[in-house]
Amino acid sequence: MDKLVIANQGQLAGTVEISGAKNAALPILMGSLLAESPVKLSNVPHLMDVTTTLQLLATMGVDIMFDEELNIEIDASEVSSKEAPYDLVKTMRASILVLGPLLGRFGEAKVSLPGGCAIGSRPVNIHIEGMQKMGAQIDVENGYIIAKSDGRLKGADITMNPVTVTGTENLLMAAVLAEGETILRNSAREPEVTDLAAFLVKMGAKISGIGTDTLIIEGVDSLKGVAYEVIPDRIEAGTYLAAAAVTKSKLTVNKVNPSHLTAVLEKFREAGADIETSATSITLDMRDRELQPVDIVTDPYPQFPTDMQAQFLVMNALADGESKIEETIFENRFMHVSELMRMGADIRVEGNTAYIKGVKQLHGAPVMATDLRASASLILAGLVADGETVVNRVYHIDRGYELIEEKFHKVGAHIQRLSN
Ligand SMILES: CC(=O)N[C@H]1[C@@H](OP(=O)(O)OP(=O)(O)OC[C@H]2O[C@@H](n3ccc(=O)[nH]c3=O)[C@H](O)[C@@H]2O)O[C@H](CO)[C@@H](O)[C@@H]1O
Ligand SMILES: C=C(OP(=O)(O)O)C(=O)O
Repeated sequence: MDKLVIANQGQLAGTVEISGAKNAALPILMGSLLAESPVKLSNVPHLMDVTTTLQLLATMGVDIMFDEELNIEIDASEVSSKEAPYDLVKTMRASILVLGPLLGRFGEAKVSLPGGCAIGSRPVNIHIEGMQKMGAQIDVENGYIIAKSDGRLKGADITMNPVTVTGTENLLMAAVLAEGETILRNSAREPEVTDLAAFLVKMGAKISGIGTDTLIIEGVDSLKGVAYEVIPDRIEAGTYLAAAAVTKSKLTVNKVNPSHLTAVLEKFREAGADIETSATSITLDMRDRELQPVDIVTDPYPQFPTDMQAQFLVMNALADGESKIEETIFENRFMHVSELMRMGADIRVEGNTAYIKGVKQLHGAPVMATDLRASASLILAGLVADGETVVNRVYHIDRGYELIEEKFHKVGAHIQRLSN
């Protein structure tokens, strides 16, 4: 399994081009199953999770083509299998997002239950209960969700609790072809949910309340293929800005939508960074400044995202003072803490809160990546630790960060991949 070796190269400088958002591309790729003619997608990041999704679509008989700019054309006019097998689902939880489109368009789906994961139990009960409310019969047999409906799904009034991103996306995709009106209350408002909704509307879906917590969907008979560009990855952008913060550098992230990062930019400012934005870029300047500790509570959008928690934890580990980070979304998302402590961080976790005392210096060590953002946080720590940091199990990083070594290299950080 690959490892990343990170050496402290001092300050970073320059511009990082941000890729398309993983968490928007995945539901949009799955949403292509709803279209009766080909969909053309641009700004899809080249990531392991995207490869897995394309493999999943291919096993269903969907035709997939790439043009010279690596835009993806997906033709789901013929779908031969309505099954998502365990071998593909186990590597990526977002595979559950085929359930809504398959059930909505074909009235049947067999999808492996996603397995356990390093950040919490992550049940899918809200996805299942919502579809049952729309008239689907759902059984769980031998680890598979087996869903059927007699004819079209029926519109329903559904309240999701707690707020769920993929739950909202799955039910939205089930509802667009259902008979009558569906109301999705307490919907997630993440930009990635909004991007999926905009894609579905372009395909002919009737959705109102986009961007709010109440989505109202009037089912239509069919959807057509369209060309669509995926939004930029706000979490990738935030991760590079955090790299600039910990290395006390000035860095620009380009091809981003700063409005998607409002809560995060506020916390960067509180941490002492100077932030400037244009319509499509953000520059963070931390040169000659001391990192200040910032208290954080993760919450659904538009509040501070759980996917930026691990990166801010590293900033706090190096800040001048004490702070606390409360994780309210996932019950087990502090796996990076023990690894950071092995690098010299002073952190205590009690329940869902991490109490952090800033230290002057972290020390390089062999560490283990346990999930995607935990891996990112270990790389950030490695950029400022003395000596060499070796991050093991980097496949998590490849699920979510496109060309991470190249992008860091361009701004002056040396990250070497070792394959064994
Ligand atoms: C592919 C993708 O977009 N992944 C993102 C998505 O994950 P994902 O969509 O899996 O996360 P959810 O928003 O569903 O999870 C939020 C909370 O709801 C709970 N829950 C969820 C569904 C359900 O049926 N029952 C239930 O209890 C979860 O256990 C969790 O505690 O949103 C998370 C929260 O912003 C992000 O960290 C992930 O990066
Ligand atoms: C948790 C994440 O992804 P996933 O939901 O795909 O595991 C993430 O992107 O940080």
